[in-house]
Amino acid sequence: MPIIQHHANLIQDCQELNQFLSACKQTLSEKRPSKIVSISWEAKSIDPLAVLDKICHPGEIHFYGEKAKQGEAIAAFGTAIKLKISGNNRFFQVQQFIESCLTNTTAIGALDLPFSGPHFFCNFTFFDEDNHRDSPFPSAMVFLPKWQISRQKNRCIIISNILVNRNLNIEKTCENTWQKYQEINLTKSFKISHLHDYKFALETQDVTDKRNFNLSVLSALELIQQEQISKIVLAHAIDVKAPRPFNLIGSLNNLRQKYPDCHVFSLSNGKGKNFIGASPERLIKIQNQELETDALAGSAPRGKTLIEDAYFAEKLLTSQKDRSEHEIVSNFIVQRLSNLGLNPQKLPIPSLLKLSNIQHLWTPIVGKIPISIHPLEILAELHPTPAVAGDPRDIALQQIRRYENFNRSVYAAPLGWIDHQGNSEFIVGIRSALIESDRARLWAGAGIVAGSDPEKELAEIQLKLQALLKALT
Ligand SMILES: C=C(O[C@H]1C=CC=C(C(=O)O)[C@@H]1O)C(=O)O
Repeated sequence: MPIIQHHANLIQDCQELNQFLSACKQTLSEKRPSKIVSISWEAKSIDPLAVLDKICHPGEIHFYGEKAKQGEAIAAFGTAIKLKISGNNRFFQVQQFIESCLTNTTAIGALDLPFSGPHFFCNFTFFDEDNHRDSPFPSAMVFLPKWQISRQKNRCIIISNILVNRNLNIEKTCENTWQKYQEINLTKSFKISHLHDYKFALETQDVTDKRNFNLSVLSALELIQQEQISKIVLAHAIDVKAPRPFNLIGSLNNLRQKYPDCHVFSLSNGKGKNFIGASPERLIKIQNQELETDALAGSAPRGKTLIEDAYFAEKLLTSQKDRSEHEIVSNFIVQRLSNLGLNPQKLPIPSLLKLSNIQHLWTPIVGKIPISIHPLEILAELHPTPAVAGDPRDIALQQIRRYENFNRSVYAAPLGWIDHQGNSEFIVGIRSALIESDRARLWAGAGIVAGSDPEKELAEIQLKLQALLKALT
């Protein structure tokens, strides 16, 4: 990570902001025609979702992430600087962009708190190349937001990132920035807590005929029997129409309350399309050079009673089919991290991750990351894991393109952030929907291995889809 300039003093009013930005502007030169300034203020308790609701315009790009159980939430919107790219070098290009931005960044203010300092928000599509005409998101996008509001337990941070160049109107920028900072601070009084009711009937339609899904599973099972592949993850999509536009904030609020163990997310392309969901799958978390990643594969429903739940759990833990589906993922992750020279550690037996509607086999994998390895190098090595693609990966990817008659776009792809110190968190965008006004497309998938039953796989997918459908409002 490049070292960025730090200033500990805090900007306390509009005039101080003016002085600071003017001083920055004066340091610009032909060689360095622009500079990024990142100001972090500590704030009283704020709900970042309320800020997304009250302050962010629908026409702005945004990122929202929350893990309710850990008391963590982050909302980022507007763009100080951004990059959109395509092609299979996309992870490296994003890395280079972030590194070059950071060498040109001055961070000021409360920099020793969780989520302080500049954060870059990134999202990718599932496939390297996503050339569909109507693709809502490019193959890779990274942005440094104009505003970032985050909460960890009761500590909140407001961050303003400003691109300073020769054309910057300092007077106007300071006025706007200070006004917005105060507006954000005022959202302290807004609390979104009640569950939004699901009051209207939705029309739903399968994107792939259920019969065709069954045929694809049977065909995939033949490939498995011929030993061309050992696993493939096949997705199913449904299109939904509501009698009125979906309520983004209400839906996110429902998701965070119903799935406090999941990573609830929203990503807006700034053109009316929002990708939202509640994903149980964390691809990487890096904090102080400690890496945590999850192997998650193998599923069973939750029981209606404690006894039934324990029965499903036991059946899942001892199922040969689910254990091998899971092991393909955990072995892949360990292998890929070892390729990078890391020494990943995992327990020999998976445990259970119990969500409100479903339970999964789960193996956390941890390791120490040397400073020389960038989070995006790890991401490039891991994505897509066999939890969302298959094994061997290249053949599985070819077959997914052949079997699925829809674009995966950002479904099952990484989205997350990287900060100025190399800390990072990326999740996998599963159990997700792309929403535009009164329409939504929902995706969910299931891993197919030897012993899979097409009916059961479809039932598992329906369970995953229903969870999201019921949260939409
Ligand atoms: C691909 C999905 O789930 C994956 C993650 C966990 C468990 C899975 C399974 O048991 O099939 C899938 O591999 C999805 O929900 O869309």
